[in-house]
Amino acid sequence: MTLFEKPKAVEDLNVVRREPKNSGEETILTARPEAIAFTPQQTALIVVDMQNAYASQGGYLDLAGFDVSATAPVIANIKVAIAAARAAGIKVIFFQNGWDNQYVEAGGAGSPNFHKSNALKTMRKRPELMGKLLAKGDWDYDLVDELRPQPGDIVLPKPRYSGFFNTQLDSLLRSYGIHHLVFTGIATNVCVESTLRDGFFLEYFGVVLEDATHQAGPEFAQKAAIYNIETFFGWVSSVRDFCDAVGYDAKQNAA
Ligand SMILES: C/C(=C/NC(N)=O)C(=O)O
Repeated sequence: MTLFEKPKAVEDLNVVRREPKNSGEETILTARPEAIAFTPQQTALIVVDMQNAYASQGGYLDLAGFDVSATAPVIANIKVAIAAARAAGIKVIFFQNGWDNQYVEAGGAGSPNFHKSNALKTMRKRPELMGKLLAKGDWDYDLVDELRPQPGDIVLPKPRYSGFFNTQLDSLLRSYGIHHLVFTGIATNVCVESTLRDGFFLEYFGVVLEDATHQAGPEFAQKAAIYNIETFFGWVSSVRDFCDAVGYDAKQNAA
């Protein structure tokens, strides 16, 4: 559709559709500011950094002074979204943020990451934690027990906030013909937003399931990230609406 063409049907008015359309069966996800049409085969569910570091007491965010007391319902909601995605044939991609246990991959003082990462700062203050926070092979780096990848899922390590930076994400998505990304994970205002924004610049349609995300920092950080995504970079929906869109009955499957 060109800028000057009118949508063909009234129901098209508030539904965003990527063009050219795909051949697969389309489903409509209720979202803000508009509903968005997608085909499961061209969609990935992205699970951002659901590691003990970000979601568990005693993990990096907790030790750095961020509140992680409300992450349990987020984990439960992500579990439902993953089950719904798998049942619908939507590719599930897990990210794990971190570095080798010598932190060579974190970059030295020539990298802003060295100066801004609260994990690295916390370890400089508490040297007994060196080799533990966000270090590959340690509990902190591991995905939480409740969210386990299954055969067919993709697990990608990432060394910076954006999942597109120095990872295989873009090439994998293109190889599968995927252009719609549904986001879950922690933290909404850091790695989720960074990845969704970079995806926008690479022409991916990003939707965040807000009840499957949690911020690092005060509640206003969650609100601001959601506002930014809804207003400038993508769409905002919920796990329930995602399940409805793909025809997944979360209650029946929980029983
Ligand atoms: C604060 C922080 C966020 N990471 C993320 N996964 O959003 C960090 O990694 O230091």
